[in-house]
Amino acid sequence: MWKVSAECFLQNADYWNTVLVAAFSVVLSLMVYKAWRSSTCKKREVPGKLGLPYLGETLAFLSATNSTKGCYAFVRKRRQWYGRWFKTRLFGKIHIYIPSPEGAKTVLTNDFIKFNKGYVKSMGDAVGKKSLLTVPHESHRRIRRLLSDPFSMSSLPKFVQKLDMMLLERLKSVEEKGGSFAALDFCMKVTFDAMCDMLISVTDAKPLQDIEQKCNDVSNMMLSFPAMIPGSRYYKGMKARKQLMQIFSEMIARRRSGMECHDDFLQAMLRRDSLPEDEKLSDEEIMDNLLTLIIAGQSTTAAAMMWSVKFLDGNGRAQERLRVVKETLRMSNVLLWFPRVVVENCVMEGFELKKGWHVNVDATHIHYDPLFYKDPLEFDPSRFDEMQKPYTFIPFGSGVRTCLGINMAKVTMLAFLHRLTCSYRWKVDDMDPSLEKRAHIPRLRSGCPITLIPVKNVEDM
Ligand code: HEM
Repeated sequence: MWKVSAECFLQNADYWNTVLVAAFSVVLSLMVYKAWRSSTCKKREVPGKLGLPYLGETLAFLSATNSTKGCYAFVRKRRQWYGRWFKTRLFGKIHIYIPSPEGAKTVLTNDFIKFNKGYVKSMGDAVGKKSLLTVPHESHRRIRRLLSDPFSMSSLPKFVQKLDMMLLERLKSVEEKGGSFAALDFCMKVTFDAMCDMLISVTDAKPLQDIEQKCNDVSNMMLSFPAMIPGSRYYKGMKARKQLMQIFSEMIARRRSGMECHDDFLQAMLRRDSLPEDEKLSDEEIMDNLLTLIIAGQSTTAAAMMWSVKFLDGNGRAQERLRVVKETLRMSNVLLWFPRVVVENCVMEGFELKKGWHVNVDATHIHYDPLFYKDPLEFDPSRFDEMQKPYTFIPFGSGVRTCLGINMAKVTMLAFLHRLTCSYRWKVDDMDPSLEKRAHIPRLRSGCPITLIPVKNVEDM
């Protein structure tokens, strides 16, 4: 019997071999599949801590914002804890910080499609419902097209000429007063005055000061709690906004009545009055975007100018000013990250992003990534001798929302550096690296005080 069975088994050995191999393969495949699934599942969840409902890690974020290290310290710390990708919860919303050029490309090339601009309520209230920053896709396309012309390269020479005169006179004037001043204040005033001249032809000191004060109040409400509590930053900002709208509205009325006519941005917009609807801007659109341009343009450009003074640190011999400007923009990260909201669930670099989450294209991380910039903490303008890889240099964003003032900002910085480095050397009087508290644009708390030394004196030494 046993013999028969053994014979039978031997006869069917091939069959059993096949069964065993098949069973082994199935088990192995199952194990591999399980391992793959668990690895991809783990990979698909963005690491990080969401903290308490609504509050999340808001207090830690605010504490970083209120310190002299600046709000990016919050991001930096979490990267140390969780790696390049991490999630957090701020003011009730889940935020992801996108660390890679590929991620930046995915977000910025899908603006209005898979991602919408993310902004807090106080910021939207500050710039208004018809601002380029807040309008939906269709209006954005039309408004951007109509606003673009005065910011094109061909329209800039007139702006540069006036700016250059202003820089020459004002640098001379501080030189005569001893040469010491805060670079930040100087740059804030020059950019504001030059922009108001170009946009609305306001050049007299008193109205300029009045408009500037009101614009500052509006800027300060951007990251405040949106409740009309008398005395609060939000309340002050909303009041200032209303007064500014009144000032702009009176300006428009005077121009329409023929009492005034200027060769500026506002006049260019009003010249479209008789054109069809989609070829012109409504008064509300003009006024909200005037305010947007002043706010989006002044503190960004002035901060970048201040950082160029700091980074150059008296080295007036910088011949290649364009590379200096680029390296300053890489290192200063005037806009630390670009916020968007996910429109539909998607997967990015293996990580699942859910509808409604906030994704922040982290330009700062990309600009300091040693993979793309060797010794990223070094100020080295010559690194721009080489071509940058796509989406590794994005100080002005990219895609349909690329900075409207990109050329204006660059020429302003170039004109400033030109005037400063041609005629002066300087020394930075306070080396404290502390940043301004509660600021969304990184700026030195000291304002970067400097003392100018005219080149002729340097040569006499
Ligand atoms: C160094 C100076 C500047 C820097 C670094 C800068 C940076 C940026 C960045 C990164 C964006 C895109 C943000 C995003 O994608 O979410 C942006 C948008 C914008 N910028 Fe600038 N900017 C500067 C100066 C200016 C100036 C001088 C103006 C105009 C006077 C201006 C007007 C705007 C406007 C209107 C937008 C919104 C564009 C849109 O949504 O279509 N910026 N800027």
